[in-house]
Amino acid sequence: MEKIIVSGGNQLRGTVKVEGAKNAVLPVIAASIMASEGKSTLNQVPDLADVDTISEVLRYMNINIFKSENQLTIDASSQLKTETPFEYVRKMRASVLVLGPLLARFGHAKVAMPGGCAIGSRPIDQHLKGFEAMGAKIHVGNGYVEAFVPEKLVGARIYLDFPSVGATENLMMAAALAEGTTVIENCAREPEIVDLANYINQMGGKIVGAGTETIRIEGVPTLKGVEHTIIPDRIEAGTFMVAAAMTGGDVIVEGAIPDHLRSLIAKMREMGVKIEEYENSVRVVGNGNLKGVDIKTLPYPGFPTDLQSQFMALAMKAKGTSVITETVFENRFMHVEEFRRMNAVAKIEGRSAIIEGPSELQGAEVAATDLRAAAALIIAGLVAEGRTVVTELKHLDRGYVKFEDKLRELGADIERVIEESKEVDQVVNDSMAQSS
Ligand SMILES: CC(=O)N[C@H]1[C@@H](OP(=O)(O)OP(=O)(O)OC[C@H]2O[C@@H](n3ccc(=O)[nH]c3=O)[C@H](O)[C@@H]2O)O[C@H](CO)[C@@H](O)[C@@H]1O
Ligand SMILES: C=C(OP(=O)(O)O)C(=O)O
Repeated sequence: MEKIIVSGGNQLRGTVKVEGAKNAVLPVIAASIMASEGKSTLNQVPDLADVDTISEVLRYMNINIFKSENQLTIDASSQLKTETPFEYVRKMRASVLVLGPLLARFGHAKVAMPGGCAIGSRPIDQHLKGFEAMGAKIHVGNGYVEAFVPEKLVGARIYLDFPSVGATENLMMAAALAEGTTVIENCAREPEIVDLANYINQMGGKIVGAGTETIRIEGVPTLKGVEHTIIPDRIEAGTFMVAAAMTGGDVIVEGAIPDHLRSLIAKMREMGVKIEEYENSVRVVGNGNLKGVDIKTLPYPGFPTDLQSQFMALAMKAKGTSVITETVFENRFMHVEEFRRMNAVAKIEGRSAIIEGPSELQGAEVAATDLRAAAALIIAGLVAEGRTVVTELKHLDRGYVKFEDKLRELGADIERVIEESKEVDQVVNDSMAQSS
């Protein structure tokens, strides 16, 4: 078992560089399935477990995919298998993003149904409703969803009940190779949607309106492989911004696009954090005198649910009450219990977590419950007294590249240990005893 051990007390200082966005690269890799001629070359691909998982999905389908440093080369030009087994979907729900591309190109797709996870039940009804509107027949059974279309998908007008990121992406991909025009209304407006539309347009697609509530797609007969650079990860950037502010440090986050981080920047400023904006970076200067604020997670450009737990860690160091309301996922407060183990004063009331600060956080042994909770617990450890030991790192590694190394370079006292011997356990236990 691997653990991250962090000793609190050091301020973060220096420069940290963010990677390409996980939530942009996954749909872009899925869209590459639609390139029936030529190779796709993707740059700024983060070295993440999720990228390995989706690469395995593509390999299973007979796609040639080659990774070198931060570049992926994908050749999907041959006849492909149109199935994705449960083992891949179980590891990563974004595997369902292959449905749209496969259905559009081959008229068939069979993918294991994603189950719920620690943050909610996560159904895909909006994806399926859109495919049906485009003429697909859907069969759900034996743990799989299977979609067929006798000839080609046909363009349709689709209204999403909720601006789902995954449904917008899956339907935009399916529509790119459908016959005629598709209009998706009430769609998601995240920067990752825009990145995907730009990629598909470079491949020969005809998409307008990405980044607004209505996307219009003219189907084209074929798409080809092209070169594309993935946008920077706004969630990773936001995580370092919060970490810098928590420790009262001074950090430049290189690659952060301020326009992608408006809601976070506004809320951090409201708390009293000084933020300087540049074209492709931000500088965060902490302040020992933070004040509590309220946030409500919403689809973009609202406050991102993927920064909710990290922001909660920051709220724990702010003076006064912060009310953090989660509206995107039904159950994304599992970290509250772990924060309480670190002496946070926090309670859940319905869809809100109420934080009373500032808390004197104490190091404890805590378990990551999801990817962002992992990061949040680690950054809480940066300001806790004594040592915090964070387990369940498989969540962290899905979405952060060398998180602990980047924090260490900024001055944190942090290390990852692999529990192979009793000795490591002893060191952890001794230090836990010292800090309690
Ligand atoms: C790989 C990726 O990009 N993941 C992101 C994506 O996830 P994902 O694409 O799964 O998120 P969605 O926007 O689809 O889901 C948001 C909400 O809508 C519900 N819903 C969604 C689809 C559907 O058919 N029916 C339905 O009820 C979900 O259960 C959830 O409560 O957007 C989320 C919301 O910003 C982020 O937290 C995830 O990091
Ligand atoms: C919830 C997340 O990802 P996924 O949709 O891949 O589970 C996330 O990135 O925080």
